[in-house]
Amino acid sequence: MTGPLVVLVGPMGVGKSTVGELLAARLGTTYRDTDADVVAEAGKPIAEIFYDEGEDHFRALERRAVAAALTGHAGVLSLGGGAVLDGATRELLADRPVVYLSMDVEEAVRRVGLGAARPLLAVNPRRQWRELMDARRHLYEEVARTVVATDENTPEEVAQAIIDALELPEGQAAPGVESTGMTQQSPTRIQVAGSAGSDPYEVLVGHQLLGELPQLIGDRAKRVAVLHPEALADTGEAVRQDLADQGYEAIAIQLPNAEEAKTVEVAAYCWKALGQTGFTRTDVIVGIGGGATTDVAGFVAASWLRGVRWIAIPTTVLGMVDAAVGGKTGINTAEGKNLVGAFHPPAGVLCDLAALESLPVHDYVSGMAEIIKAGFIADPVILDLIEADPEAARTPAGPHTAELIERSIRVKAEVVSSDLKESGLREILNYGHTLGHAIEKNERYKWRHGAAVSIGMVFAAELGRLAGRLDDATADRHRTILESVGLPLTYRGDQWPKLLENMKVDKKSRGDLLRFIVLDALGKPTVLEGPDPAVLLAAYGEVSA
Ligand SMILES: NC(=O)c1ccc[n+]([C@@H]2O[C@H](COP(=O)([O-])OP(=O)(O)OC[C@H]3O[C@@H](n4cnc5c(N)ncnc54)[C@H](O)[C@@H]3O)[C@@H](O)[C@H]2O)c1
Ligand SMILES: O=C(O)C(=O)C[C@@H](O)[C@H](O)[C@H](O)COP(=O)(O)O
Repeated sequence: MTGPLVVLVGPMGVGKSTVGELLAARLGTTYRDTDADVVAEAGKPIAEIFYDEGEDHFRALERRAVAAALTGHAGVLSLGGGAVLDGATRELLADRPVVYLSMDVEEAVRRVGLGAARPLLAVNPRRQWRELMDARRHLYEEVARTVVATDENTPEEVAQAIIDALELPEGQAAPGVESTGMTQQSPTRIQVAGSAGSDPYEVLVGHQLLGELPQLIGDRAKRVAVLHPEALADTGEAVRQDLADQGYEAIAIQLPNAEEAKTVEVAAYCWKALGQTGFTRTDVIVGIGGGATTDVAGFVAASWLRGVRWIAIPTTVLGMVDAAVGGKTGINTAEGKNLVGAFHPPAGVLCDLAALESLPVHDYVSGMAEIIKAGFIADPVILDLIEADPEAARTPAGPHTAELIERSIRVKAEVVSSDLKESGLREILNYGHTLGHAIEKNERYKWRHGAAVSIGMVFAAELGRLAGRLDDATADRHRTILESVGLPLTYRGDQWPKLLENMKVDKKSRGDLLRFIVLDALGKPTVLEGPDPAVLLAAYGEVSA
């Protein structure tokens, strides 16, 4: 029978790709992964396939990918963690050189860590892992010719064990292929300096960062409150359970999703929960979720006992690149967006990129607006990276995801490091937000923030152009790039009087003076004060539908 020399099965995080690539190099052959084949065929990440079409559809795609690889691939093949759940896929594996890579519970929890993309492990990872393996172990064993335990072994040792067990002939090592090791790459650490009397802190970007949490919480805390949105109930509970396992008195407080969390009623509910738990000044709040959640978590932390420490674990693009960094916390009121709040920086920010895999595409794209904002105001390389492949930039699987996120965080970190309280420079981060927030209020906070900011940036670009500051090419570039990732460019023409009224309570306004951030050129933001009402109207005409 022709086909792969080795087929690797086993749970998520066991190291199938690390071992598979290493093994392929040792055998002088190539490595293939059916998850990657499925993603390539569907044109979207696995989490989105599950979300849009359901698990049955995913398993059917996976079965086809396995069948194709078993006949068309002669090297090392690895299958997704759940492939063996499908009976027809198991039948395809009969008489194949299948190796089951196993690991024990503690190792699994350590390696897999926090991943909203791995919802099966979200609630109490240890217990869930045990249940998951109880359900799957016999299926792995049913298809496997041999079992190789990975727990105590390096990838090299695991590869050697497979070579020995299957008596595989070692070939010419493929040039340039080296083991990446089983351990995850260390996270990128971006420093935010202390400013206006606040402490410095770090923003970590990477994978499996939950292990950093206890150190950030510190040993002075007795109680920890984990604030999470309804959509991340499992993840919030998993974090709470992990903290409880480590001896903290940990409570979870579930908030509504999105902007519905940013109300005084929700803040009051949190204060009540903290009061009833006996939360003191040494205790710590953890906000895990999108920007709406971290805005509320930070605000509750700023207001409880006039300020307790808090840690942000952003799980959206927008949260990572913007909301969780910089210490602007707050809630909305009927009169306007973020009108009540405080500057209260977190003690640390953990951006676990795995969380983005479960983010619906429209929320992912909303975050692109703030990334593009960072590109226009400070780092044009961001724009180049997106323009090179806008479609890929819309997904966490894109080749530049981590770089786009890190570059945007660096822009924000640099600004807030020197002007926490927005006494000058920080206003540039508000590019596109004057009209954006007015639209959000007009839509009763039902719109996604990034969508409103997108229109706001096109408006600001037109304002800059009409004020004789911005060149045509840069102004036009706003439309092209925002549209290319799927963000809106226009809003209802008849709404101008209401929007103008809404903009008067923008935090950059001074008395009756409206102030806007515009560009003098790419990467050169500036303040435009009190523009002529006719110019404002003309700029709005350019974004009117
Ligand atoms: N403080 C700041 O400096 C700052 C900066 C920018 C934006 N913001 C604020 O951030 C908010 C927007 O944040 P956002 O875009 O993150 O939206 P969001 O917080 O409303 O989240 C969007 C939706 O995704 C869900 N969600 C979050 N993470 C998920 C995940 N990993 N998988 C699946 N679903 C997930 C949420 O529950 C919500 O329903 C606005 O209120 C905006 O004003 C604040
Ligand atoms: O951090 C800042 O400063 C910003 O302006 C970032 C904005 O992207 C963000 O939406 C912020 O919440 C807006 O603040 P606001 O003061 O205009 O409410």
